[in-house]
Amino acid sequence: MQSLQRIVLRQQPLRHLSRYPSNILRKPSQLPTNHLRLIHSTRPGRQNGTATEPQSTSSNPQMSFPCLDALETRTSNLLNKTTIPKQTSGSGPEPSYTSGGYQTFVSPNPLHLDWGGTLPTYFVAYETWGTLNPSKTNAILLQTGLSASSHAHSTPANPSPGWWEKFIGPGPSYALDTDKYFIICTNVIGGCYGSTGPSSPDPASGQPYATKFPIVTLEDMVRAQFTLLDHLGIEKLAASVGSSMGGMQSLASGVLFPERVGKVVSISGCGRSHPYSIAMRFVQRQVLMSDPNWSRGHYYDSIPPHVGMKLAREIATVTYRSGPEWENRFSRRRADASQPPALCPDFLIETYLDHAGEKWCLEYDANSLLYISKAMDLFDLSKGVQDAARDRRDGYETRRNEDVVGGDLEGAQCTLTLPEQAYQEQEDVVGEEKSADVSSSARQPPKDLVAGLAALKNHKVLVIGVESDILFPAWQQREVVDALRQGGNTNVEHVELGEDISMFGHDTFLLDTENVGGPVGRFLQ
Ligand SMILES: N[C@@H](CCO)C(=O)O
Repeated sequence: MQSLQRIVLRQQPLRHLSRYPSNILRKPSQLPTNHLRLIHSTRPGRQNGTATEPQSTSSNPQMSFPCLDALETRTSNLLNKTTIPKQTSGSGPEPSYTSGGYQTFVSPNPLHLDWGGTLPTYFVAYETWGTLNPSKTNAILLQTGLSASSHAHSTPANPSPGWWEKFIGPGPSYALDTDKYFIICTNVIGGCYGSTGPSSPDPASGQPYATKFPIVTLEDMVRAQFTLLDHLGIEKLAASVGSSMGGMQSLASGVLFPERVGKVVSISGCGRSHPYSIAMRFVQRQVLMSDPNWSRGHYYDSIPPHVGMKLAREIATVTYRSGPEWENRFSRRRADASQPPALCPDFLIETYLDHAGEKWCLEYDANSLLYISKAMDLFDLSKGVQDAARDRRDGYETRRNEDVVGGDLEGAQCTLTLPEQAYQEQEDVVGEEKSADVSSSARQPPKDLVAGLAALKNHKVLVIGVESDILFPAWQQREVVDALRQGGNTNVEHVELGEDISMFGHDTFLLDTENVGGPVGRFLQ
């Protein structure tokens, strides 16, 4: 091995070595290992048959990267429009998200959005289960998490199991009893399962909106859902029910339309997004937007950013589950312990994340992910935020009424630029913390949130949280409960599932029919 190193070093052009002091050059075998690698491996090389690094020039064999080969193969298949097999097999308890067989409400009126954008017309894809009673008083609006379509349960039109298949059915043993209730589930505005979103054609051009789609908020999504209710002749819901982003929408439904909502169920949701969850979604978006195939959102005629989507989903999956679950499920086991370690997926947990990314990367529209994820970040039911949104909306409406040509667009255009000075490290981090909202660290709801949720003062509200949830931690549901109670609501039920009950983290709401579905069913009976 020593002699091989010397031979190889002598073969390098001198300019590669000139950065090293001459005493090191005289003793090449004593170069630090990483320096040797720098010299030896001038090209990374591939081992998938096309560009294999000759092993004779290396002290050690070139690592292989089947995970990268697979991505490259998929890119080339997409380029050649070769059919790509769908990855639908289960990788664990999370249900698959499917779409199809939905009904569509087409609004003839525009939807004016919170941040000034406009959808001149819009579609809301929806599915229903159960029967609407003659007085139309038994409807439940079921609101979804980020990834889900309107397909919460199988239907004759789409017999595939829905994302809440086991929670919906006839009789009081189900969370949503279809003997009693008429359940409606929609795909959100901004989504990619039939409702208007970035992949939908912009009526102005006939081309997909792409990133000319305006910023949407969860409140905008809720407004669109309520226009569907208008269309169905439903004046008042028996209940709004939702989990995760749906749990946020469920609260927003009651806050925006207190007279039109009976009971409110919010599972693993929150009253305002907190910085950690914003951070985790920001990182996913950054990874996705860094995929060159994202092309600033204009990829619909080209290759979708499947690599960025895959990585974003892997990060998201880390936030959806929990360490304790994975400790039990995978521990430190490797996929094939007889093989030497690899830089591609190797530990079972890595193969699981890889599979989660694979399943999703071509299933969901990348721009929908960006817009919906951002809408979640923007969510804050604090009174000040609601008032500011209302003022902005009034301003936009005034401009529309004044018939300012392009008034909407001007308001909706993002002129945000990076600050001239990058974020400055603070020496006094503790001081910085103090100057922020101390009430959250003291786990007291901010007064502004108490005021913002006051619209729900007289509603029966069920809030469910899960201790192992790192994305919407249990303190966020406690915050909602405390804010409602401090606002005078005496009809708030709170259920918190400890780690002894569920270790499935945020995704518990998709899985635990007994401990999530049970309380929901009893609350609605
Ligand atoms: N796994 C869920 C969690 C977020 O709601 C989803 O992807 O929608």
